[in-house]
Amino acid sequence: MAKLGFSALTALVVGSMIGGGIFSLPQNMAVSAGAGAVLIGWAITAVGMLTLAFVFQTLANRKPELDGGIYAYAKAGFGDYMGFSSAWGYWMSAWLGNVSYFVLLFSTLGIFFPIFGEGNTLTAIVCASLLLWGVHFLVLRGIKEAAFINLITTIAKLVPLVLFIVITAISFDVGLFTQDFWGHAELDMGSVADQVRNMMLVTVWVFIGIEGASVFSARAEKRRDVGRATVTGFLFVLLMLVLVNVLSMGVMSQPQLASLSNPSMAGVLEHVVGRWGAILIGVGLVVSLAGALLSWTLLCAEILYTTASDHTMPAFLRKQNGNGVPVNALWLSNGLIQLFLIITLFNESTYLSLFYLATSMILVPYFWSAAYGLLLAGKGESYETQPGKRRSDLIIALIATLYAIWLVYASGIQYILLSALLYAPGALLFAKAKREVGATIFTGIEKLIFLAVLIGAAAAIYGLYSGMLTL
Ligand SMILES: NC(=[NH2+])NCCC[C@H](N)C(=O)O
Repeated sequence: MAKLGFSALTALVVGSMIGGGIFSLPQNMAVSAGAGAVLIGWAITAVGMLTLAFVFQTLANRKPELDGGIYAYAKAGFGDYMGFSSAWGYWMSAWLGNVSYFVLLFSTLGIFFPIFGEGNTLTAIVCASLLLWGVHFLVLRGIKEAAFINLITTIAKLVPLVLFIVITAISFDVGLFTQDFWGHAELDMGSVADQVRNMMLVTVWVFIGIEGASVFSARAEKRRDVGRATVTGFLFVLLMLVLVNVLSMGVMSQPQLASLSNPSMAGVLEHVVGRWGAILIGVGLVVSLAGALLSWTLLCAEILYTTASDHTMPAFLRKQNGNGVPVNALWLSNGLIQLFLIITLFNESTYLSLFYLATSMILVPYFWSAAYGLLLAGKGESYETQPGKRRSDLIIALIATLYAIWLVYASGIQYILLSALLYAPGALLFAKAKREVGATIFTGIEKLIFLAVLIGAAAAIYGLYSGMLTL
């Protein structure tokens, strides 16, 4: 495969971060936070995510041999079960994210065809399932992410985003933005601290993909470019996100924004310029989502395949068909997406609730990556000649780790328990992989950790059964 240079890598990072999230940002934020909280929340995110991006950059430079990226760090630093769990969580997050993409896609088509409603009607789920298997068989035949698909989807994303920013900037009304700045008057959203906490998962969701460059790091022409591309892509996306979010709050009031259906950018632009605004956003998003669905589908299979190749996952996930596609990995991922589409129908889950779940699953791999950065700088190996660099790496990794812990706290008990429930069954595959190489399954401390996961899972089952928790 051709080696990637700096701009191709940056495009990859931007492309993997911007999928569907930004297009629904105005509503997703307005349901939990007022303007003041939004500004505070973005400030926290900017610092936290930037340090996390730096950690990925440092890790890619210092540990080039750990090419599997995100899960390899957890494994190298904290043992096999943590490595496995990071891979598992990252993979679950990837395909759960796709479930939410399907719902969002049909919710977008709902702008044109009301029968799709909010993307979770019977017709929507049937059509989503057909599309899922259509993509599945295309991928089985060996379809790859072609450069031209990337180009088209990138343009489709950026054109509506830029137009949106320009148009809302022109009609921005400062009075509207500052009215009810702390979000106490109209909707009851709790204290400012609560508002900030409640918007955190949204801010993480829109940044998922930031680890993209390190996942693809093996393909970089120059190692150094991986890190630079991560940071450049990050700053660009951050700017887009903050602008879309903040500018919307100056053209519609918060209760109005909160009651929009998703993709809410369509509703905002329609409010300003009329129907064509919604159409523009709708068309851009459909193309963007099509590209994102394909690349995350490929990624789901790739994660299982890579991890099976080093015996972190069981061997059957390594099996390839004649086209070199990891078939079993693909079937497993898409089978679960199908299952969750059905659950979505009966549960009336929304795009919002599905991506909250996908986001909470990625917190574990993010946390272990940050913690591994901390460990590496703490130990100081390979820093002998650069004590100053070691100190700055240490501080950055420490902030990133604290940020990851804050995210787990901010996600709230409901999502901690649900994550435990989704992490627990992974142990079956972990045990199978261990048995295949004739190793003992859990070490002493891992047994304790797994016990804690089991307790959390049991609590989640009880919570779901009694109705205290919902998916
Ligand atoms: N299918 C997925 N897991 N997607 C995760 C990427 C989310 C991406 N940041 C977005 O805003 O759309």
